[in-house]
Amino acid sequence: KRSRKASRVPIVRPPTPSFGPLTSYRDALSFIEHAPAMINRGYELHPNAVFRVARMWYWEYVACGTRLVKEIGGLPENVVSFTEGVEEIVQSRITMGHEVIDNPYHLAVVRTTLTRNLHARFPDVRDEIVCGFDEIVGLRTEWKSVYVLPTIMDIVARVSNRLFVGLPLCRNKAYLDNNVQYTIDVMASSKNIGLLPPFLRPMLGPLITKRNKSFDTAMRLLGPVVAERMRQEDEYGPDWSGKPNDLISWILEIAHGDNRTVEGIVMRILAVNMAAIHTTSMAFTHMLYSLASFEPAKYLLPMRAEVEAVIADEGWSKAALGNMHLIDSFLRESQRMHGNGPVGMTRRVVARDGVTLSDGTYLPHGAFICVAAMPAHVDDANYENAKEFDGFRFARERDAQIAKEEAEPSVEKHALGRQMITTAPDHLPFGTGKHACPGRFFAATELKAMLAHLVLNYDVKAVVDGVRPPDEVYGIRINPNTRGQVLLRKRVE
Ligand code: HEM
Repeated sequence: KRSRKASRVPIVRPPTPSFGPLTSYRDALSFIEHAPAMINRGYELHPNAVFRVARMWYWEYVACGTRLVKEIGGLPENVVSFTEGVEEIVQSRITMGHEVIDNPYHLAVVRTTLTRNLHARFPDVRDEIVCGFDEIVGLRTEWKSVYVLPTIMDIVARVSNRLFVGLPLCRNKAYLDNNVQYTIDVMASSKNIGLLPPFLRPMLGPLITKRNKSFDTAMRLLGPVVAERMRQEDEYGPDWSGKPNDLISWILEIAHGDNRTVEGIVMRILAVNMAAIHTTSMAFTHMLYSLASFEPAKYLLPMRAEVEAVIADEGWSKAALGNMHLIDSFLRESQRMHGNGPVGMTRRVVARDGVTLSDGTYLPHGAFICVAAMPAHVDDANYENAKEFDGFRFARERDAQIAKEEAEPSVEKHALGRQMITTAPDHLPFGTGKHACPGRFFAATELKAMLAHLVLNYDVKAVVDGVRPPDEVYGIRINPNTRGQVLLRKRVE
């Protein structure tokens, strides 16, 4: 009876003829190429409902519309599991290790301590951005063509690790390369492991991933630093003077008993690197391709003027970033137009009896449910001229709201409602609800400080005027072009 109820959910198929009993397998292969178009079609046909698409080994249910997105974001872990959803997408137990996934005590640090320390650690983050750009991009007055993604990954790895492990390790090339390579390997190997039937994954998956090699390198380079910190704590107590204010110390504060091992802590720092480097680098790369494709007068010069004015008034600080509305808006708009992919917030139904959503849709135990993210981002019902890139739309909205709130004190206060870190059912680059990205406060600080530094110090243009290197699509993953370039030079005026 339950399976009959689940099969009432409409199917969206690719534009290929059916293939008898093998249709769903063939559709699943087509999905790899046509995912964005199929999700868009499903959203058009079922804007406030659930539809499903065939994946290689299961049906993927896709929820559309504000009400259902909110509902899914709020469902508890014992009904729909975030962890099991991530497991399917990045094959995390194989690519990252089951210890990290089944005992993720380090997440509490990302949710609280890391974010709380962003003000205090901002000068270091800023210092690393300046050194990182100087050393990796350079400051020459003639145009230089730069491969964007690898360059930005190197800078993001370095800046993130200034906060995670501090100097001098955050500038150690072998350590940084290992983190970047690990991030790339997790994404690449999970793609291949996901094509295997689930019963073969535990057997063949470990042969595909290079996790052990990355872990051994991390143990060699980071292990001694963690061991020395543990020794210092044992000798001088938990609050020894001179204790670095970084991720190693924050994790040690909560790692007790069996969790307090060098291996366990190194593995978790590697996992946080993985969550931070890939996503942040993708976001900056997308943004830079867009910035380069417009005339400087449209976006670059107004943002430069804003940064100059704010810095002249307040100097460089996290609070000053809060007053850079154009910078914030441009990044948010870039994430809206070039988010993580057509769908997001993948969860697996773990409630034994399945779950029935508020619209009556029944999802059986074991089903995968996600939300149509990109179609919501470009829906005219949610945004004016939604399909157009309008870099300053959120700054205009925010400034109008601030003016309104100042003029009428009784007006509901939501001027911050459209800033970069704010999630919404129509803005899902960081997800929304219970599992909304806890690293987004750091990511936003890092991205805004990097963009402010870039527009202040560099001129930017596309290799071919007005042209953005095309995105790379593989199923539900949309990445910025991995071989794309832009031209950079030291600013001339
Ligand atoms: C632009 C950069 C980033 C983007 C676009 C991004 C995006 C996301 C998304 C979409 C999710 C899942 C949300 C859901 O399914 O509901 C997530 C979760 C997560 N992110 Fe991020 N992220 C970014 C940066 C970071 C950084 C810098 C860190 C760490 C410092 C981080 C740590 C995490 C963690 C630990 C989770 C899992 C949360 C949980 O278990 O509840 N992210 N992120």
